[in-house]
Amino acid sequence: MISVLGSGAFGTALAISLSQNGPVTLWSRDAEQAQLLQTTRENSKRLKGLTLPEAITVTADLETACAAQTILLALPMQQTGAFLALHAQRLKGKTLVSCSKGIDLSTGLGPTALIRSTVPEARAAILTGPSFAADIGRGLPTALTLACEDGAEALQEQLSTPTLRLYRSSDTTGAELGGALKNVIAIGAGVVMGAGMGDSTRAALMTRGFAEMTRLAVTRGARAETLSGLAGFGDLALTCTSSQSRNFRHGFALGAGETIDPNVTVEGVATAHAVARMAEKGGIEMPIAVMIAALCDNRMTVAQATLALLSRPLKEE
Ligand SMILES: NC(=O)C1=CN([C@@H]2O[C@H](COP(=O)(O)OP(=O)(O)OC[C@H]3O[C@@H](n4cnc5c(N)ncnc54)[C@H](OP(=O)(O)O)[C@@H]3O)[C@@H](O)[C@H]2O)C=CC1
Ligand SMILES: O=C(CO)COP(=O)(O)O
Repeated sequence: MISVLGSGAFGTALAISLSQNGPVTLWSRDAEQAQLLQTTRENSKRLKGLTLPEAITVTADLETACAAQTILLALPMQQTGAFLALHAQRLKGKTLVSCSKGIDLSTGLGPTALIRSTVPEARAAILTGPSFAADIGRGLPTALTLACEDGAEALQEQLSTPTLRLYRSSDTTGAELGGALKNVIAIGAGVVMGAGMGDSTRAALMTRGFAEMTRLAVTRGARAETLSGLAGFGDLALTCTSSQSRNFRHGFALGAGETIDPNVTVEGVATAHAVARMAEKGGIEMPIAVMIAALCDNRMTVAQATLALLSRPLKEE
């Protein structure tokens, strides 16, 4: 038995995929929304056009959802810390698999580190990698990383489905930083395309952005190979090149000077700020991430950020 907490686009998509294996409970914080999903069998607010299979039960009752031993957390990153703290008692002893991509601004922790610090009696894992909710929900073939410090063979078996192939890892730091940092670079890729700078500029930004992702992650104890895998390079490639990505679209709007919809979940904005802080505090060179944080706050124009990056001292690759 598996539960998914959070009935947004990703939680709903994962519930659909996992229901190929057996019963799944999908929890929504909103009782009306839970009732609507349960009766219409569609999440028209977050994942329109896909049918919830019969194996999914939608509920707003957290106690029912927490009866499962394996619980997937599919909440926006900045809401996760408060949620875990509030429900720590109920969640202890469970395997908590975070599906979020970000860094908590108030603590500087990624999802598994946040779980370990807030619910130390739980087992923390992370599911991450290149996967748009709509693609997972439609059952398109997808490969992701499942990271858990104590090895994840049984969990890997439990969460793999006929269309979702999981690769296991014990490097939770690398997996969670890969997923968080690629969103920052995806905003940058969107800015480049929105401002009309073109494919060559985007390739340069992605490559140098990947170097920053790896540098920061390795400094924090991650393995460089994890960043080269699905959780890092794979997700970077997807998110920087697809207008399905909300982070890419956010950057595109910034670059094109278009209005931004504040109701869309764009994890890269808070993450860019968290990274800028870490870079400053730890003396880590993260020029692209720092520029993206400044662009998101309108502290800098695209032209200023571009000039600042191009005029940095020349160096070896
Ligand atoms: N969408 C995607 O393609 C992918 C998303 N992810 C990651 O998954 C995470 C969630 O994203 P996604 O599902 O897309 O986001 P959505 O914006 O689609 O949904 C967010 C969900 O979280 C709920 N929520 C927000 N705050 C709380 C809270 N305090 N307590 C309980 N529930 C809350 C919202 O409820 P309500 O509807 O009531 O507001 C909503 O159901 C993000 O970290 C994202 O990076 C990862 C891979 C792919
Ligand atoms: O993480 C994702 C794809 O792997 C989803 O990206 P966005 O949050 O930018 O839509």
